[in-house]
Amino acid sequence: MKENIEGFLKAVQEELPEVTVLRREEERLIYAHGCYPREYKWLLQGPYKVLPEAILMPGNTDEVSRIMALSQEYSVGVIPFGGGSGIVGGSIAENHEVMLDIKNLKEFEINSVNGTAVGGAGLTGADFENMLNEAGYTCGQYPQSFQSAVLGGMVATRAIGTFSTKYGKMDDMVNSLEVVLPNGHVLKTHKTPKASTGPELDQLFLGSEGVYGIVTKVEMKIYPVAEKRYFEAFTFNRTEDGLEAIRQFVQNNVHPAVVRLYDEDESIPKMEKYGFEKGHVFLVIGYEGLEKQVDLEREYVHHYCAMNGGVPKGPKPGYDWFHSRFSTKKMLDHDAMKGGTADAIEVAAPWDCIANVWREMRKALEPMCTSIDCHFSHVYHTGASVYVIFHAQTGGDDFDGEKRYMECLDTAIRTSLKYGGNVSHHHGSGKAKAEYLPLEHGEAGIEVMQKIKDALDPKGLVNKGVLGL
Ligand SMILES: Cc1cc2nc3c(=O)[nH]c(=O)nc-3n(C[C@H](O)[C@H](O)[C@H](O)COP(=O)(O)OP(=O)(O)OC[C@H]3O[C@@H](n4cnc5c(N)ncnc54)[C@H](O)[C@@H]3O)c2cc1C
Repeated sequence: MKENIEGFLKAVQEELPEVTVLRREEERLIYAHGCYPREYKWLLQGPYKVLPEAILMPGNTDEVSRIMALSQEYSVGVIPFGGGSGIVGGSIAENHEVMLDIKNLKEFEINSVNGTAVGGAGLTGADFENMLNEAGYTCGQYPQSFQSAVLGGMVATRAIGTFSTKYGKMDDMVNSLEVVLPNGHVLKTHKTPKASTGPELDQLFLGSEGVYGIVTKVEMKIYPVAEKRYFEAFTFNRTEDGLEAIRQFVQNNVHPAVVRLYDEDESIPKMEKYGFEKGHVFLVIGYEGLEKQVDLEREYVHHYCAMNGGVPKGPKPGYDWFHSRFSTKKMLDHDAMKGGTADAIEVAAPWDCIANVWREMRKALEPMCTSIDCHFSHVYHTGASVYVIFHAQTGGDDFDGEKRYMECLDTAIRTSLKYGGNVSHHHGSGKAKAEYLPLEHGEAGIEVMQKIKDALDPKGLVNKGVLGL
């Protein structure tokens, strides 16, 4: 509550003098938004909609714990803030909240016997990976937002990186967590590789987007840096042929690190660049691991691609993808354009409906957009995810751009659900997609999520409204 803010901040400063508190308007503006495309539009539309009351920067778990206990005492809303790269409106301070910036939590320790490393929740993906590399290890987590997203934020959203077919997603990579609950109690989940002592509590916090507590430490699985890394490309007649080849090798337990299949339209610039067959589609495969393992995986990938008409095109296009993989220029240009908008909608579907989900989402969005790029880049035993990246230009102002954004988002998600896909594969739901969650989880699923929220945070103070809770 707004009226309790001053008392709360006074108590924090008296009890925790080491905690940095930011209150200047420009600092509040910086923390007022993440990378949700509507937030870009709000920045362009004039005075910003809502600012957090203050930003608190604790330096350790004890300080986080005390801040959370005080926030309950004073009934002050709190929003955890990591790298700020979230793109679903997961940190909008609509209820006079304070931001809890966790980026000063930066511990780092490797346990090479167990094959794990503990990182403070505030370490960026890049910092964590660089420290591992220096010691000869990797965790294999390379999201496109690698430089800005932090470990806590990646746990909170169940993030995923481009090498996911080998290393898995954040939900597979975490071995244990330390979490501060809304009442300030500190929970440490068990570090044993498996237990049969009730539900796995890590999984309650993975993907919880802060609504159940603040992640403060993350224990990740680590691996020796790969002996060999190799990229190559293939072309196929049709998207469906590429999907079938991928399904076959993954279901036979062949797991190259990177699998990226571009549909006919997104393949066009690549086919032109390399002079490949017009109208065909483009697949990048990346392998890493022990030398002989990479060679064997390549053999099997070639086998399943050939069975589906795939033509090997050598390593160059694969390495070109690797070197340009962090670029998001086209999307950001559209977001910045007057009246323009863009986003990458990522959904997942089982194999028996993934092609329909992709085709129908593209078809439904086409009348509203200037261009759409679609690719499949995370694949599993039972299905795959599809990215549908839309770019639109209304010719109007930034209010029109925002309106078009909302129409595109709604169309994309409802079409995905209609054809067997889900609401979100890895960006999370935040406030942007919260209204669609009952359509995916059903009434009973939402009831369970809400009851857990009510038990852990009875006043509803932590990240209120995110996930619709
Ligand atoms: C250019 C670009 C590329 C991207 N590429 C990818 C990609 O390849 N893969 C992918 O998965 N995502 C990607 N994203 C989305 C985004 O990077 C991820 O969602 C990321 O995990 C967010 O991490 P963050 O630290 O920036 O979190 P934030 O944006 O700060 O927060 C995200 C949510 O988590 C909550 N939160 C943050 N920290 C904590 C904590 N310690 N405890 C509890 N809750 C917390 C916040 O309140 C918020 O609701 C991309 C985004 C951009 C802008």
